[in-house]
Amino acid sequence: MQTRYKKITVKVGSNVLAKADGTLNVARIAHLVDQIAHLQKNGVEVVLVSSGAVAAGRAVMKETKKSDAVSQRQLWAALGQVKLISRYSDFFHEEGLTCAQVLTTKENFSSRRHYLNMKNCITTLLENKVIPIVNENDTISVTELMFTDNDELSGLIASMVDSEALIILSNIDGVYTAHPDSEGAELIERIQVNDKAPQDAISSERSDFGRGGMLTKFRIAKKVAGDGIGVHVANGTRANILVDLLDKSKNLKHTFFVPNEKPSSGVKKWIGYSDGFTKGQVQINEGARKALLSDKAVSLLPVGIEKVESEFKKGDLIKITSINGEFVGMGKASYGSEKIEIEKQSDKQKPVIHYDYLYLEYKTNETLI
Ligand SMILES: Nc1ncnc2c1ncn2[C@@H]1O[C@H](COP(=O)(O)OP(=O)(O)O)[C@@H](O)[C@H]1O
Ligand SMILES: N[C@@H](CCC(=O)OP(=O)(O)O)C(=O)O
Repeated sequence: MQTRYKKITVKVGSNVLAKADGTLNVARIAHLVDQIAHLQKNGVEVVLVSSGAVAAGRAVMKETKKSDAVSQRQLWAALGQVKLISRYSDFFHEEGLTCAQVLTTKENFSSRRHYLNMKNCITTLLENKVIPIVNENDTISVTELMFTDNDELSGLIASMVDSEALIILSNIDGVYTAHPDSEGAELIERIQVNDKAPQDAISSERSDFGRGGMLTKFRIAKKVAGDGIGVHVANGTRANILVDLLDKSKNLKHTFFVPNEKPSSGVKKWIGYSDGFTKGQVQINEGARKALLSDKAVSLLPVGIEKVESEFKKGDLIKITSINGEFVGMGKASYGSEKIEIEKQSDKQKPVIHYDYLYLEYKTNETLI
């Protein structure tokens, strides 16, 4: 079999792994493992991001002592993660393969050092032909600093390990022009990074066990494709989906987010996924916004700064917004906010954020024409 890629990240949603009654769909896990084993034997490295812990835990203990939603989720995640990983481990073992568990939290991505530690761990596993199975550590990840969902986590992992593609498996064939249940809804087969978003068409509704819904898949997929990694959103409940997607001779119906030709550097990628960890904020004027979003490599100069919304020090990650308050991007400050006015007077202004440390968000809040 001629495969499209040699290194992929695969994200499997709760809805693919859980049956209607919430119990784990063991047959589906077995089939997924079969396919990953087949791909590995054909020289494809796979990093798996698997949801399903909460769903599995709910099946282990349906009736719990009265507790708040957070405690209940912790209980189910702790119970379910063991169940989930032991199923994977047994099935991989039957294929003569070894898998390993990597649990993480959003906070682990807050410093470059932690980020590189995690990258090193996953790389080492891959070098040893071990299949990493990543999930959010739901037992301690209970604050507002959680990942929106595992779609966000999978985008981060795909980018971190330099995957050629991210494959998001859900319970639907891909992204539709309207809610898939509504009349006339059509599957969108290709989405370009600069395409206007069918945001209004994607309802924020989630399927029974999902957390983020299609809207986060869409947002994350565009971001990852913007970093030069192609994203496939496909139906994980369909037989042989992974193998068929990877098979060059087949043309399976699904949604493909076409990757940007110029991939971002490692530092830029890390900055791009660091929202939630910014320490300062600046508002830029319209001229600066246009310059930054043009095709050229432009650094943010002090002259473009309209207002310092919240102060920062040299090296802090700062958020950039437009005059209208729209999010433009993020970057690492070359100097503290107190120097901006002094720099503005200089003939040779030093950039507040150098282009190499600047991440710009593609516009995603427009409606499909
Ligand atoms: N325009 C759309 N295209 C595709 N799916 C959509 C759209 N709008 C809403 N959805 C819903 O998003 C769901 C998938 O997201 P989610 O529940 O988070 O699944 P997962 O558990 O796989 O992450 C689908 O079952 C579908 O009902
Ligand atoms: N970490 C959670 C998954 C939460 C989540 O993001 O679910 P989904 O939207 O189905 O990918 C679990 O293992 O149950």
